[in-house]
Amino acid sequence: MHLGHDHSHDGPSAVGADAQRPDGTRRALRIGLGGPVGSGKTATVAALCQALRDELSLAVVTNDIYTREDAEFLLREAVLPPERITAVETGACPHTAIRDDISANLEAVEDLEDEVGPLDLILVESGGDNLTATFSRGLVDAQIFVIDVAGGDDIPRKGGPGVTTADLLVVNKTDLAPYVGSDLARMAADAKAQRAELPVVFQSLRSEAGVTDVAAWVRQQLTAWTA
Ligand SMILES: Nc1nc2c(ncn2[C@@H]2O[C@H](COP(=O)(O)OP(=O)(O)OP(=O)(O)O)[C@@H](O)[C@H]2O)c(=O)[nH]1
Repeated sequence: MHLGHDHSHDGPSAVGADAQRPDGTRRALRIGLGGPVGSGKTATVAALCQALRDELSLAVVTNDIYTREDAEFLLREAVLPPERITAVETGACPHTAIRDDISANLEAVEDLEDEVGPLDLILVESGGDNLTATFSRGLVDAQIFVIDVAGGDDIPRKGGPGVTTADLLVVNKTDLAPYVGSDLARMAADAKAQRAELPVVFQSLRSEAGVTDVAAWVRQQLTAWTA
């Protein structure tokens, strides 16, 4: 199914200028996933594709420093047909490609829409970076910041733009908390103090629930986008 391109009831200005493709139809919602190296960004993208691919038309852009490893993982896992997965090689500074010089990523999302579109959703995964990496609002409409319990349970307390301002904070690998001595209640309280009303999801991709809560959040964003 594809959402958001049936404009039979829409007036000519129903789609805002920044949400339009050149032909006037609504472009895909773009959601960025950022966070430290190894926190589970690719695993979350893979699980989201599996959860949403039967109900939405979606595609993925991955950013790796010198390789196409994340894209190759998604291709190997066959989470989407290959033409729906594009890799951007960022060189030394992955945060530059999602925040400052976003041209390669913009070209990738536009090419995907031209070649396999129309699309409802494009997930843009950043290369693993530090806690300060956030996406330009010129590239994505909403962003998810993925941290994990094994990276230290003081990360929410330390803050940083990803933890503090991302539209959704995901604390991943909760299954590892007992083994690494992470205090999930403290992480939740610290995240709440940094983020006020912004949402936080605790997840384990090793559990049965997996990516369910994040998928529900993505559906909410899409509903708002196509409203
Ligand atoms: N135990 C456990 N392992 C997980 C979970 N999610 C991801 N992993 C594992 O953590 C490792 C890193 O996950 P990735 O998804 O590659 O992490 P990433 O953030 O994309 O890593 P980079 O792209 O290198 O920054 C992999 O071995 C995953 O299988 C989880 O919820 N629990």
